[in-house]
Amino acid sequence: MTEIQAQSLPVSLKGKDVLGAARTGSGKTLSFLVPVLEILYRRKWGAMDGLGALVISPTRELAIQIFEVVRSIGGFHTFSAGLVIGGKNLKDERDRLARMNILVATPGRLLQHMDQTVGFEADNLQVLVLDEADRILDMGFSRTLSALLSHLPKSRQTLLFSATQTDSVRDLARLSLKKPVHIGIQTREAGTTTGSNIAIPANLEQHYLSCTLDQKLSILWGFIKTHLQSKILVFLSSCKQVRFVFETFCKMHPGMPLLHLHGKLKQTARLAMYTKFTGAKHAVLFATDVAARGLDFPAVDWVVQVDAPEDAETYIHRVGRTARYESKGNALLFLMPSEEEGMLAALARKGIDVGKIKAKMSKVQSIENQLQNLAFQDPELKYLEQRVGTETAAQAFVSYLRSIHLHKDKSIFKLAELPAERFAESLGLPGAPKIKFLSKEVAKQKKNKSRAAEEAEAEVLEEKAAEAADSKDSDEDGGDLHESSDEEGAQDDEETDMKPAKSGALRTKYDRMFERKNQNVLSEHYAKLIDAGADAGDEEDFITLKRADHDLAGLELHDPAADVSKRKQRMGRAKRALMEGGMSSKLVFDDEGNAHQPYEMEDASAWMAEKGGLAGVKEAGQLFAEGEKGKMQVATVLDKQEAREKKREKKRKRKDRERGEADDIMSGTAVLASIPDDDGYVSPVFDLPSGGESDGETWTAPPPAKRSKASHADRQILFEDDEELALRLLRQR
Ligand SMILES: Nc1ncnc2c1ncn2[C@@H]1O[C@H](COP(=O)(O)OP(=O)(O)OP(=O)(O)O)[C@@H](O)[C@H]1O
Repeated sequence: MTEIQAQSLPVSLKGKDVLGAARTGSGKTLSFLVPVLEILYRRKWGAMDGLGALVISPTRELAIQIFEVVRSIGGFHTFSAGLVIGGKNLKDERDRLARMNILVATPGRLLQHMDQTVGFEADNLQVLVLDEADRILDMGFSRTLSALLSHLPKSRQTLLFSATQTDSVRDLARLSLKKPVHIGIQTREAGTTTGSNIAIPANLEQHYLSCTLDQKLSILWGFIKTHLQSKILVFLSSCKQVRFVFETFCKMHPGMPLLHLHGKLKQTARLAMYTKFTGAKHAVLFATDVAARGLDFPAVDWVVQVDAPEDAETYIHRVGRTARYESKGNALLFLMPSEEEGMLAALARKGIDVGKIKAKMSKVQSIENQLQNLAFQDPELKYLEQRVGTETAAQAFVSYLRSIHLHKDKSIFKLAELPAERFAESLGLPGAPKIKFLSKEVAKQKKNKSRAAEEAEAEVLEEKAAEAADSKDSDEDGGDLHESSDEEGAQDDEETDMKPAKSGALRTKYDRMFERKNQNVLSEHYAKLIDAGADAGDEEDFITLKRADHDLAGLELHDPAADVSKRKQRMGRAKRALMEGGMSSKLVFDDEGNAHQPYEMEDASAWMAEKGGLAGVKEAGQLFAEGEKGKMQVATVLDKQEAREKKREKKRKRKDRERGEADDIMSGTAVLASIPDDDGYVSPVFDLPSGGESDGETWTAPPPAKRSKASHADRQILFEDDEELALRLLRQR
């Protein structure tokens, strides 16, 4: 028996609530499944007693895995057990739910049944298990979980298990457990910190290597080629990254089976990958964090984190896929120079010490050219076009940067410091796609830097002036000053040196990409990237070409007017007409040829007489002033309209972008935005064909709040009012 089992079983079998934490692979599953079966057995639970135990798991794979353990250890019991994981036919599940004694479920689908399925009652529930509770919360299920808890009887026993303890888990424990016994956790009240080194398996060897972003894929390739007799799990930060690396490495034939697992795979494919990797002796599985928690792949030799984990908890879960139970394992973390200090400090705070190793660069062979060659083999179909099942380097590029942009800990993940151009080249791209958030970040950094530099310079100048006064030690400060400016100068030189060298160097296929037969493909593709038109999807909207100055044959010039909405164009025309009408276009020239307003050239007394004396002039002045006031009002109204329009457009774009980002985050984890219901998977208990019901785990954008509809209508009315007013004022003129 493992430690957590030995400590928790006596407590849970007595019917007490348990808050359990133990390192990954230490046997937590049995720590809660044994009491589930034992308690129901002792209470003589029968077919007619309904739901007796409920196990909630964050992901479908984990739920299936737990269900398999229930089947294998519960074979001699007569309980009926079922699996409710979404992506299946709701109606078929409904028919069988009422007869289940034990259910293993993911939260969303379960709540759907609790809300909608007649006859599905949990009033009699004896034991509730929350496995990987922190992950359930991380995935945004906290509201679902609260709703679920409200459906369950208070008299139940609750067992909550996780490999890491976070504040949100403690909050959940406060909400869902009654006087829990803490197993494997020191409480804060006892004056000690929680979640320390306990989570790391003792048999795990941990290493990290420092490398630049553009070296990552070459090092990974080298690592795989030198570990062909191993079982390797590779973590990347997004589905698109996983797909891109998987697809390109497959084409490069490393000499061992390659697999991939991420949230955008169909359920059948996910399950197939999971099963294949479980059974494989030697294989590489490229995965997102969907594979980070709970999954019990046997005999994984290496966990390689090519993209750094978001935080120390994720690190613990990822490396926990190896060195499980009593087996040994190795973990390798790639850290970029900008991440090194922050990530090592974050790990150290959890008591995790990772040793530095160096990649044998002699064995690392750059795969940049191979990636570029792949781009050339069939760029139109395989590389540049976005087709289902094919990932482009540009998408991988954008999604990686986006993941860095979204990571919370900015002391570790510094977007502006990433070598975007080099990274793009390393993926085989002909230059970095321009990404709006990246440009903004860089601009922000530059601004901060230049402000800091200005301040520093001012400080130094002040000091220098003071020092010049007493002419002491000026060399030292001056030296520093020179040193830093020299450095900058050196950098500049390097940059300017590089450019001619580059253009003068032998041209590769990559360089010729812009000049030869693929020009049309490229120009079309890049024109698409530039043209973030109304029809473009999130991704296109997101990417614009930075190097738009390439002289590409066939690249039609983009008409900026096409980007302007008809309403805006109309407004612009009206404003122009107004301005033209408002400004006197008649000028009178004097003898020297200088232009003058007509009134400047008139004889003042004659003009006064013409207007009927002083009173007439005053009246004319008033009329003129009123006319100008009217014009100003019209201009103000139009300006306001334009500003409002701009604001709305900006908001719409932001929302589109956020929706795109949310999709990617969700698909980076186990929350599936795109898994269709019909995936053909047959549940061990439920025979679940496809159905149109919404998937409990499917993330959908929340419907727009009623208030926003109303405010939109209000804004519409305001807008129409403004237009009406503008027209009226124009007519008055
Ligand atoms: N008492 C035991 N004797 C032998 N093997 C065990 C025992 N308990 C668990 N195991 C095995 O150890 C492995 C890890 O167990 P389990 O998946 O429950 O770990 P875990 O603590 O839930 O890990 P994670 O935190 O990653 O979810 C499994 O393959 C399981 O079969």
